[in-house]
Amino acid sequence: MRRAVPVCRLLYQLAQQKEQACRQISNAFFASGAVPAGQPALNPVANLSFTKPSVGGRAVILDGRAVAAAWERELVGDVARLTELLGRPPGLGVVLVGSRPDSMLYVTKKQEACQKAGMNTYVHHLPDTVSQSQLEAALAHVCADGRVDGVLIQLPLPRHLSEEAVMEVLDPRKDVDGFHPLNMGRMLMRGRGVRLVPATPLGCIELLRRSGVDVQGKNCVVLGDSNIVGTPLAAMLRDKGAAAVTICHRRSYREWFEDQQEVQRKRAAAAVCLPRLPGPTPAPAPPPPPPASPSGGPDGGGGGPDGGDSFQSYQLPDLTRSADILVVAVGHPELVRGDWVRPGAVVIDVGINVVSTLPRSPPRVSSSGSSNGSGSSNGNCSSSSDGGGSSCNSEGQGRQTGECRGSGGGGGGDGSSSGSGSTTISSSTAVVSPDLGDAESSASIVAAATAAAAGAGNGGAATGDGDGCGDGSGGGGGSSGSSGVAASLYSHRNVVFQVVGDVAFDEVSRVAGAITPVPGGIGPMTIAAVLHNTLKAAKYRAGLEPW
Ligand SMILES: Nc1nc2c(c(=O)[nH]1)N[C@@H](CN(C=O)c1ccc(C(=O)N[C@@H](CCC(=O)O)C(=O)O)cc1)CN2
Repeated sequence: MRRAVPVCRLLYQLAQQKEQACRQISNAFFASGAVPAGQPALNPVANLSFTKPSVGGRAVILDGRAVAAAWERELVGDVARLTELLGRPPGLGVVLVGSRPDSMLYVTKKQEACQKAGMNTYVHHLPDTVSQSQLEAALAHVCADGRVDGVLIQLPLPRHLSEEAVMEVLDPRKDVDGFHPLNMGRMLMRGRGVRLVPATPLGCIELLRRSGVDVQGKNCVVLGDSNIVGTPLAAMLRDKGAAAVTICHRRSYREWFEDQQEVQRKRAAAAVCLPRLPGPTPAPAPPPPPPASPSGGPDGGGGGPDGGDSFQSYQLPDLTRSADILVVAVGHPELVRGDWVRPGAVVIDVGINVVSTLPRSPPRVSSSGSSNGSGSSNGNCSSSSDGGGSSCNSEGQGRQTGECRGSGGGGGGDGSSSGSGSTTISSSTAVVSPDLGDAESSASIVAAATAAAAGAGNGGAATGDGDGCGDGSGGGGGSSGSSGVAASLYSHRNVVFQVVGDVAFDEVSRVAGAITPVPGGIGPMTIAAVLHNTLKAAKYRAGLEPW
């Protein structure tokens, strides 16, 4: 195998030259705005001023589905060449523990994309009762499989398993998620030779690049400090030449998930004793509470009940408003509102949340009301008093029932948390559902929801067949705001659900210069990035690229 490498390399180089010529022709057919490396951007986003709202008051849509499809088509040539050289298709090994419907869906998406590109997948599905040592043995077995070039462990793992320990078992050369400490370390430290990097951040960077958004010299704010997205993405933006990258600690945004009256109290109290960033004057405040002891571990840990008092989380909208490029990966539906965003900014929404369209959604407080109590700074509307979501920009979606109120001044909504049926299913995925009774588990809702959303997103019927999740009907007549990119409304057992991001799309798309939709933004780019990384791993293995 080793002696064949120089011949392989020669053949590979020849094939690459041929491929380059083909690509020039085929690019003409890819009407997605995708830009191969080294070529100038075709997309109008390249002309964004980062200071003005987009022409006509609507953001340019960064169409992740189209760009990912073009990226995957580009990979087909590499797959064919590698198949010829290796004498077998490149292979992706996946370890899936348990039967979370969302994880199963994402694994299926990876399988389908691999198959479409001509790659093999080997899925090892383990029960959620598997022990740590059994999991590690299974992973070692997959890593040792000669047909497998890239390996990933679908996350999250059940609570009793250590993600950290299992990552150590990975062969770093096959680590297509870039989660092994060697790959992560090389990426986080300067000048250590980046190898395999996490798929979702890579998808974000590729979407920016292929859409013609230049990171160089920009002020970037990453809302979300996870190991999967926020932390690696911040390093990647730094390496792309961002002037500054701010990672917002989870305590700065988790407080915004909580009871809004309590948030108001803390924010007002904190405003008395802490300096503020430039911005509107805070409302008069009650006396400050006793100082809070620092809480939460080194990784954030979420903080204690009073952790927010000393954390200046009330300044979060000021921070996000400072961004030329804002990435949001927090796992909370529509946290970021129109007035959290600087006019003309590029907004990347990594969140995937399934919400009910019944009036049981969590209470919404626009930053105009809650961050400073002084009203809307840019004419956006505050939330409806029934807590039913965003307000003015309703375009036929039943959920957006609010009324337009010009003045904030008081927190909006009724301050109560809907609570019932709300389930967080991963760091960046949440389900907010009505109470459907005992018979309906949140997992089955997610299954129907995500399957239906996937079907809707592909412009057709839902794919919710054979998953034991009721009718799974979906796809019907939804819209993703104004994007026109992907439908996102679907129904399940007479309840209408919608997939939304961490960004209030309708509001923010009136302010931002460019925005990713959900669905149809970063999700598909993540899948394409896994394929890209698998081919990279195959090239390392074959000696076609230096490790
Ligand atoms: N080992 C890993 N686990 C997880 C990762 C990861 O990168 N590596 N990321 C997420 C899940 N994920 C990929 O694994 C993923 C999430 C969402 C999508 C996607 O295409 N979403 C669609 C819409 C939602 C849907 O159809 O359900 C979209 O945004 O258009 C792909 C991959 C956590 N785990």
